[in-house]
Amino acid sequence: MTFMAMPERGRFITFEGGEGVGKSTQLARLAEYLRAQGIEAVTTREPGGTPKAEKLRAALLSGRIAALGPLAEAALFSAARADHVDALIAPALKRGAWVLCDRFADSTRAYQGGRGGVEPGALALLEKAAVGDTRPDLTIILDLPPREGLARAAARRAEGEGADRFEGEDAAFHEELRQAYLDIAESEPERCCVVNAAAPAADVAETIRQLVQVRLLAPTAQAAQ
Ligand SMILES: Nc1ncnc2c1ncn2[C@@H]1O[C@H](COP(=O)(O)OP(=O)(O)O)[C@@H](O)[C@H]1O
Ligand SMILES: Cc1cn([C@H]2C[C@H](O)[C@@H](COP(=O)(O)OP(=O)(O)O)O2)c(=O)[nH]c1=O
Repeated sequence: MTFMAMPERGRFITFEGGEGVGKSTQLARLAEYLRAQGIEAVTTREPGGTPKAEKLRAALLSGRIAALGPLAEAALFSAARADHVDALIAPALKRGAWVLCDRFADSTRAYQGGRGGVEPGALALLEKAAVGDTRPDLTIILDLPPREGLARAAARRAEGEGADRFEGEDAAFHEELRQAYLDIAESEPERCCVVNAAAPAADVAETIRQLVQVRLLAPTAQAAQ
């Protein structure tokens, strides 16, 4: 009888922060770097990432769900997440790929929990149901004054994208959102790193590469010896 060696589980990295802070830009750069190291890097986003979750994305970002209130939004973001984890993220990690995800459960904590006011106990239950054991190994929180992030998002819109449901919220919403992310980072320092996103994109990318090197690549190499 022959036994197949199980591949080592891949690493799960999430990118978080307010609107226009540079999450997609940095995710793409890190994926390119990892691929150059011979690592299979799967890139994905939330809400979305699978056909079913992308359908929920369209409804959530259209603003049509907003009238139902933040608890309903949290439940639907979590429903999309459950499918994304089961159908894409967990299988990729299991086969040894690294998964890079643009937003994940911290977005629900920050957007629906912060100003949305959904009770932390309810959010924790939804998160456990959707995420299970598929928790990020590293979460990069890109931090930028909301004015700058919204200006970047507006410039991107001028290139053809529409404003989404949350870009239209007031300045206080975006300030509270920033603080909510900083609070998450403070409460889970072993998982989260706050990165100054005001620097040029190439500098931010270098900082992120160093973090990944120290936190994920170096320990993996040591374990293999
Ligand atoms: N460090 C940076 N400095 C200036 N502009 C940036 C930087 N990073 C990204 N951008 C630009 O800002 C806009 C928003 O970036 P994006 O990566 O789409 O943000 P997010 O995914 O967080 O919404 C894009 O037009 C992008 O080219
Ligand atoms: C994943 C997730 C996203 N959101 C919000 C944040 C964003 O405004 C929006 C996703 O849009 P997206 O286009 O991914 O964000 P960005 O403007 O940063 O590029 O949905 C939540 O409110 N809760 C969640 O759980």
